[in-house]
Amino acid sequence: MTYTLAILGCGTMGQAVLSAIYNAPKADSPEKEAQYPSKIVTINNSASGAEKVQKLVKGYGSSPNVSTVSCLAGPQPDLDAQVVVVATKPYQLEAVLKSYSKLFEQASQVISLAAGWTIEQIQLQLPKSTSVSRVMTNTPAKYGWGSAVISHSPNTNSDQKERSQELFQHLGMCVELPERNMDAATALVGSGPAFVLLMMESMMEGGIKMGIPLEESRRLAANVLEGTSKMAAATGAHPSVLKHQVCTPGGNTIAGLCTMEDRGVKSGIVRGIEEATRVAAQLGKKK
Ligand SMILES: NC(=O)C1=CN([C@@H]2O[C@H](COP(=O)(O)OP(=O)(O)OC[C@H]3O[C@@H](n4cnc5c(N)ncnc54)[C@H](OP(=O)(O)O)[C@@H]3O)[C@@H](O)[C@H]2O)C=CC1
Ligand SMILES: O=C(O)[C@@H]1CCC=N1
Repeated sequence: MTYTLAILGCGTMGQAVLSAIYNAPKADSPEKEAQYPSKIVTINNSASGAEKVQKLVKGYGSSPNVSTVSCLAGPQPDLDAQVVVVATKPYQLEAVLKSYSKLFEQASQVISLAAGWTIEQIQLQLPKSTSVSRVMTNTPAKYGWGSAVISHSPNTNSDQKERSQELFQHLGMCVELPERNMDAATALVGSGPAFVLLMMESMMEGGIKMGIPLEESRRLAANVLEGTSKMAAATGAHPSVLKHQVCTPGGNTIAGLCTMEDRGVKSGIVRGIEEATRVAAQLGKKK
């Protein structure tokens, strides 16, 4: 037995965390093994929500590191969870911190996925010794292709930091940044898939506009994005270097790029991330 981890709010993102931890490969040393919970308890608001999670876990088969998963629906269960991951919507967080106060009081580490809620705001509702971490991730994490940014309260010890890194890397990748970057991470990482999907949809519609059938346009647009991002990752090159490899002097690519620049595509994306950052900072204030 290692410890119990509770996932309070097991919807889209809570399920991504559950899947990442439950399906992580077998820990290769006793030290790593100790970082995985032997028991996970998920808590939903509704019985139907808990049933969905139960079905999901059944579909996974057995876990390399986790012995048991219990899927519950509120009210507050009586369990001694060392780590609580809270993944309700930001506007639900205040009520949840109050109604599950015993669960939070017993935990030594609370990890919040909520956009806009600062570490300090959460710590004010908890015992002083509890460490609080914030994670910002995204929907591709449901499939292990996510990105995550993590920040910790000053009282988080190195074991807690290492454990979080070990668990959350399985979302896809996990990078530690200071909390001041969290609202920007909410825009870049959290909202990022929606921005990329807008690009994908636009490219697909460009193909359709120029006569390529819908399904082929969809598959080709998706593959161009996937292939390009894999190439950028494999080479580690700056995007502008790879972009210029596509541009034949006097050719059609530079012509298309100039038209996009005339329409403000790049500044539209930069300004979109700026605006999403501004709104993210407000989410913890809307209670
Ligand atoms: N969706 C996204 O792309 C991203 C979301 N986030 C953040 O992740 C967090 C979760 O978002 P998301 O997963 O989309 O939200 P969902 O609505 O999918 O999930 C919220 C979950 O919270 C549960 N819940 C609500 N109230 C209670 C309660 N009183 N007791 C127990 N469980 C409760 C709900 O249960 P039930 O199922 O029974 O209704 C639901 O499963 C948010 O704070 C958001 O800011 C961050 C990055 C990306
Ligand atoms: O738009 C939202 O509020 C959430 C936070 C990040 C992604 N989706």
